[in-house]
Amino acid sequence: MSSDDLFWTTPDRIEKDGHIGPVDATQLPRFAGPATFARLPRIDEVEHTDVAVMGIPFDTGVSYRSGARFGPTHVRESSRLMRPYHPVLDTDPFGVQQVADAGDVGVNPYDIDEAMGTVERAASALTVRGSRIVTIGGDHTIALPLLRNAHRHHGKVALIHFDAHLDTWDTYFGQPYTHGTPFRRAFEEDLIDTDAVMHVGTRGPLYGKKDLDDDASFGFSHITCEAIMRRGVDDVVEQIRSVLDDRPTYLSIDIDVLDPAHAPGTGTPEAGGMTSRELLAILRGLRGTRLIGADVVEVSPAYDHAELTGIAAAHVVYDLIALMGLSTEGGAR
Ligand SMILES: N=C(N)NCCCC(=O)O
Ligand SMILES: [Zn+2]
Ligand SMILES: [Zn+2]
Repeated sequence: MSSDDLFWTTPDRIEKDGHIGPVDATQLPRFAGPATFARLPRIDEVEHTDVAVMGIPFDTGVSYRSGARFGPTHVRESSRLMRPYHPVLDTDPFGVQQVADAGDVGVNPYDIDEAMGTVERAASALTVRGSRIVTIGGDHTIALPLLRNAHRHHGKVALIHFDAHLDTWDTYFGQPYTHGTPFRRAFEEDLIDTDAVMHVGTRGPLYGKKDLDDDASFGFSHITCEAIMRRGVDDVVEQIRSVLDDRPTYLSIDIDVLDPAHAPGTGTPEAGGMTSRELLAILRGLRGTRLIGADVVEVSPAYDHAELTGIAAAHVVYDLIALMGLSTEGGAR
C-alpha cells in the first residue's frame, strides 16, 4: 500500500506472469481486510479467470446436523494463511493461472429443486467463460447440479468421490434430492463414466448390505479407510490413477472423509477417518490428471473448533487449485 492509501480497498497484490494473485501479506497483514479465498481477487477485479472459487451456501439437503450453509464463509476465513508457492508440487498455483473468487451463489434455502437449478446455471456461466471451478459447499446435494454442468460441457466424467459415505442412497423421507443421494441420481441421469467412478475413504455403519450391492451395480468401486491404512497412500494413488487415465475427471470431496479429530465441523461425522495428511498426499498423487472440476463440501462451522475443519478444507481447496494448474486440461503443466 502506498502511504496515501491506508486502507484495504486497494492493497498491493502478488503478481506473476500477468496473473493477479493474493493480497501481499508483507504489506497488509493476513488478518486484515475481507476474506476472499486466500485473499485472491474477486472475479470482477480480473479480466479473465482460469480457475474460479465459487461458494454455495446451501444446506437444505442434510439428514442430520445443519449448518453447511456457513461453509463457504468459514473456509474463506480459514484460508488467510495460504502462501503463493506449493513446495511439494513445485508450483505457484496463483502464478501459473488466473485464480479468482467468484463469491457465493444466491440459492433458495426453501426449495431444493430451484437451488439446484441456480447452482447449475451459475456453474455453467463460469464454464462458458472458460473457468474451471472449485466449489466450496454447502452440503453434498450440490454435487448433482455441478455434475450436470460438467456433463453438459465434457460429456460423461470420471468421478473420484472422497467421503465417509456412499451418497448413493435412493431417497430420504421420500425425497430424491438430498445430500445422501447425489451420486445415485448422477448415475441414473447418465452423467458419470461408470468405468471410472470410485469412492475413497468410506467407512461407518450402513443401512444394510444392499447399500453396497446397489452401489456396486452403479459401477462404483471403493477404497475404504481401512484399506488406505493397510495399503498406504502410494498404492491407493496408483489404483485411482489406473482408472482415470486421461478421462475428464471430477473430484468431489466431502470433508467428513477426514476423521472427526481432523474435521469435527461437519454434519454427519464418522469415527475412523483419514488424516488430512493422507488426503493431501493422495490428492498430490493425482498431479497431471485431467481435472475439469472439483468441490469441497459439508463444512459446518458451528461444530468446528479452532478452525480445524476450515483449515483442512482451505488446504484441500488450495491443493485442488494447484492440481488444476498442473492438469492436462487447460493447465500450465
Ligand atoms: N454427508 C453426506 N453427504 N451424506 C451423509 C448421509 C448419511 C445419512 O444420513 O445416512
Ligand atoms: Zn459424507
Ligand atoms: Zn457426502
